[in-house]
This record gives sequence, structure tokens and C-alpha cells, in this order.
Amino acid sequence: MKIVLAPMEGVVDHLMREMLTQIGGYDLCITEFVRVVDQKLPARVFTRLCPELLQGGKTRAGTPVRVQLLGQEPHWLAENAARAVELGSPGVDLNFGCPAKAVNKSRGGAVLLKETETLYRIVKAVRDAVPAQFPVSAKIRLGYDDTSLALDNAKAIAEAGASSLAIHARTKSDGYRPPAYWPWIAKIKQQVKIPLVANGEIWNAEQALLCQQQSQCQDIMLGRGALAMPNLARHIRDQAAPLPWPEVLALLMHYSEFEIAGDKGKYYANRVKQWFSYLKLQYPEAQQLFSQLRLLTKSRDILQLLEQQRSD
Ligand SMILES: Cc1cc2nc3c(=O)[nH]c(=O)nc-3n(C[C@H](O)[C@H](O)[C@H](O)COP(=O)(O)O)c2cc1C
Repeated sequence: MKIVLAPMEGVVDHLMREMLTQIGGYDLCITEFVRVVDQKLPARVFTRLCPELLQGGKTRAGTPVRVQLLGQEPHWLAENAARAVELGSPGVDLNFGCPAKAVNKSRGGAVLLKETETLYRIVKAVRDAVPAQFPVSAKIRLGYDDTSLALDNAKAIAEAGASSLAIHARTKSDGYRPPAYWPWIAKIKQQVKIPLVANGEIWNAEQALLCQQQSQCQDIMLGRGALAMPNLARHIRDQAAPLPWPEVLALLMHYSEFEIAGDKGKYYANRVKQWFSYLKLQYPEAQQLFSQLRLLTKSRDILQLLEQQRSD
């Protein structure tokens, strides 16, 4: 079994990857997406989103971090994919599942799930541009409005030479409403011979097992669940109990200190709130704290509140 930490724009940044891979259990992380439109982006765009490029493309715990690209133009995606690996990304991931409105208006993201031929052309161009030893993976949903193209899309991506395919087992229209349709992945697996990674709605070890059984897939990708339970990968692999709240609080403080020490001010407050929105599903303490924290906009104030909570 391989466990992949899902890309999550706005919350799984390098600080989060650092902490979660330090706890352990992850084989690979995928970054938030780099938006590609019509140019070769400067190196700083990649290193800002993925500072791990400056340390061999791995987190300090040694977990590889693969850059994800999102766009619609095969040529420009290929150029930027080549740049990402030159800069040290151990492969490239292509995002075909992003439901965000702004992204879909300018195409890119989930809307491409309506265009099987474009998916093929993108994967082929990127595969041709990236040296063979580097994996080119892709991530899809089951479709846009419905699942009618799920098989064709997966087959096209495989035929174009993708090394593996992560499948978030819902359509764009399903949004994040449970359930995730894991048996659909098993259906795709019968016809697509590249390794598949099952994704969607895994919050604990029981669900991980059920997902593996129903998807017929050993490898899984964890998104919101990884934030709700910071040791979810260890919980799944080694039956570790959910991390106790005081340790979660220490992680939250570490995240804040990291940020105050030199990263970007405002961005953190939004990220920590986003993290809390998942933590409160697992920890009643987070639920209580969230009602106070949601009004704060400065990292320092958030840290102060966390410190107060620790000393209570
Ligand atoms: C806040 C948020 C941001 C996300 N950002 C990305 C992204 O940048 N790239 C991507 O491919 N998927 C993105 N996703 C989708 C997740 O990677 C994952 O497929 C989805 O959350 C389902 O998995 P889960 O049920 O384990 O959370 C995002 C999801 C959320 C909730």
C-alpha cells in the first residue's frame, strides 16, 4: 500500500507537508497546483509553492513532493512540466479535477473532463517533454455532470503514457457530498492497466480498508481526512490511535510560529481556519476554539489564543 497526501489548494502548503510527513506514513505528497496559462513560468513561482525543490524535492522527513500543474494548453503544460523537473520535482502531476469556478471559466480543471481528446493531448505532450525516469501522474474526478466519460477519460490518460492515475470517486457535480463511489474505481481498473490511486472520503482506518476493498486498489490518497486527523496515515498503517488533542495543539502552535518567523502574514490566518474546519470534525476541542478563532485575522492573535488554550 502506498499513501499519498492529496493536493489541497489553500491549506496543504510546505509547512503542512513538513508536519504531516514528520508524523509519517506518507509515500508521496502532491503540491497545490501551479496555474499554467500561456507562458513558461519563472523558477520562483515553483519554489514559492514548493520550497522543497531547494532541498532535493523532498520534505525534511524524506518524503518526495511532486509539483502539480493545472491548465489546458498542452504546449505550455509541457514546457512548465519540463521546468518543474529541471528544478528538482521528482515527477509532475496534472490536475483534471479542480471544481473552482474561476478555473473552469478559463477552462483547465474539471471542465476538461468533458474533453477526452484534450486530456489525451495534454498527458501526451507532458509525457514527451519530461525525461522517462520521472513519473507523470494525473488526477481526475469521475466526470463533470455525470460518469458517462469516466472510462474513456481514464483510458485516454493511460494511453497517453501517464505513470499512474488518482481518481477522486465523485463527479464535479457531486462536489464533496458523501458518498464517494469507490466501486467505480474497480470498474475503471478492469480496463486501465496503469496503477490507480483511490481518493475520496477516507477519514479513518475502517474507511480506508473499505475503500481498498471496493475500489480494488491498494494505493490511496488522503485529503481532508489527513487534516482532520494529523496522524491518519499512521492510524491506517499501524492502527495508531488518533493524535491526542494536546499534540494537535502543539502542531497548530508550531504552524503559527513557523509563519510568524518569516512566511506571509495574512495567508496563514486563512489557512489555519481552513485546517480548523476539518479538525473540528474529529476534535470537540477544535470545535470550541474555532468559534473564537474565526474572527481573528492576524497570525499573532491566533498564536496567542492557542497559547492561552494550552495553559488552560
Ligand atoms: C480545500 C481543498 C483544496 C483542494 N485543492 C486541490 C488541488 O489544488 N489540486 C487537486 O488536484 N485537488 C485538490 N483538491 C481535491 C483533493 O485533492 C481531494 O481530491 C478531495 O478533497 C477528495 O479527497 P478527500 O475526501 O480525502 O478530501 C482540493 C480539495 C479541497 C477540499
